[in-house]
Amino acid sequence: MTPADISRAPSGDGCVCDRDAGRLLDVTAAVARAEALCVAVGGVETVPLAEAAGRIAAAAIATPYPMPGFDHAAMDGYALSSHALTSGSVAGASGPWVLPVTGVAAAGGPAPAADGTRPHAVRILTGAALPAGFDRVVAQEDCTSTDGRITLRRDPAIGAHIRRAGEDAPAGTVILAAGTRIDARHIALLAIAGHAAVPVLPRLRVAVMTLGDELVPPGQPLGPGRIHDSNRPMLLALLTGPSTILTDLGAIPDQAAAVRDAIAAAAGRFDLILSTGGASVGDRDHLKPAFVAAGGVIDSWGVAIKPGRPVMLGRIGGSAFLGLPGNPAAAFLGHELFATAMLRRLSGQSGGVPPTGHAGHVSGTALTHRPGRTEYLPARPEYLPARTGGIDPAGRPVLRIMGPSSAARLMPLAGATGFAVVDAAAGDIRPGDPVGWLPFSCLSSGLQGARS
Ligand SMILES: Nc1nc2c(c(=O)[nH]1)N[C@H]1C(S)=C(S)[C@@H](COP(=O)(O)OP(=O)(O)OC[C@H]3O[C@@H](n4cnc5c(N)ncnc54)[C@H](O)[C@@H]3O)O[C@H]1N2
Ligand code: MOO
Repeated sequence: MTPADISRAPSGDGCVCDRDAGRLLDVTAAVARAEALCVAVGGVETVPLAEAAGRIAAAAIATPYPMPGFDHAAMDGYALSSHALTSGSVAGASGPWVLPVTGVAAAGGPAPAADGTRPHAVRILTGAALPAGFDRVVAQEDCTSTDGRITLRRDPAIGAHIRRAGEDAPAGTVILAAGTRIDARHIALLAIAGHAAVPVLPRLRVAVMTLGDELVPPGQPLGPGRIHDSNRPMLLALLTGPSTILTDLGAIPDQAAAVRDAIAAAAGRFDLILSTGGASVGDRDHLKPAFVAAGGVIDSWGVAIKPGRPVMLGRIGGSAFLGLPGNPAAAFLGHELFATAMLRRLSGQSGGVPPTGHAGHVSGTALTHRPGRTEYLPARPEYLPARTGGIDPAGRPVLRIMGPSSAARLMPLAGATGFAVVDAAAGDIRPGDPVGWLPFSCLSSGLQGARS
């Protein structure tokens, strides 16, 4: 912890209120610091193509073939040659042309040879290699066929309905860049280029613990003042994916030594350790001192966001550490903003959605907002121009806010598809005022499938 960080952190018994927001990290700076704690993991594994979805390409991969590999028909019809259409024996200069059909070219089959001695056509089916000597295809809908002959009235131009070898990519083209999160589109590309296996980065080792005496696993009876632990299942669900190996470190009681020991036992065994709860300033909030007692170095504490202010970033024994608040909606948001960015960095990716959200959306709901912390509100965009209120007069998508901001409420979150982001400096929001938009699809689901 640097002197600047210490001055930003609250004193042990102080209350970090909105009036203290100037001492909290700005969210963009906090994401940058979270990323800076993470070093891309090294190493390469080779996995079968069928197991590559969701993994990160460890090297660039090229196609050994031109794609497609040969000229072929794009339509069911007839292959023709210039020679046939210019021959005086079957046609006038402007048609109609009547040509005998002398063979069939089907996908996967041998191509019939052109008969250079007389004008003719060849029956050709979509995907079939264009027989040598033919240079255009007429779709069967554009000609008539009777008694082994076709009649066509218009000359299909040279190259009509032919897909040329290499028009998608010449041989040697890189079809998968190193660092790409592989999804179904890349799998298709790799498959068509003949790659049966892919070099990928090793999976990230991620561990989750929750802190709190009140926590009881779902399925077990609750005592007085107890609650079911929702954060651990939530985080484990958010983190489940092909590129992670997850470890559930359980719920740790609110005792300084227990928290210290749990953190010390995890240190260095994982690329990223997440905790929730105990991150604030109460008597039973042991995270910060326990983390230091376990040998951790706190990078920063406290982010100017609502919900989710008590966020601790640090490193311990080679592991990056993210301490999130206990309130479930705050923990969810903290995961989406910070854990997602850290995992991207650990897997060698860059970019990602800016934490302030996409511009161009407006609120459909009036909100009271005290200038101070940036506020993240569960919201739903409306893209229904046929209905009143879907798009504002300026054509901007309207976000319907699902409920009042709360660090503890899960119901608004469950009905949302992203966060509307009210800028820290904004006062009350009226319908039509601009707000940022952070769709869930750009956050942790970006880790499940999207390209960096
Ligand atoms: N005097 C002050 N009190 C609080 C401050 C403050 O600045 N001064 N900050 C508040 C803010 S903001 C937040 S957020 C919370 C977060 O504090 P903690 O990270 O220490 O979280 P806990 O106190 O352990 O729990 C908060 C809340 O969430 C429930 N919880 C905790 N873990 C789970 C879980 N795994 N599953 C479901 N629910 C959980 C817990 O029972 C509490 O209700 O502190 C404020 N206080
Ligand atoms: O910052 Mo906290 O608002 O309750 O998550």
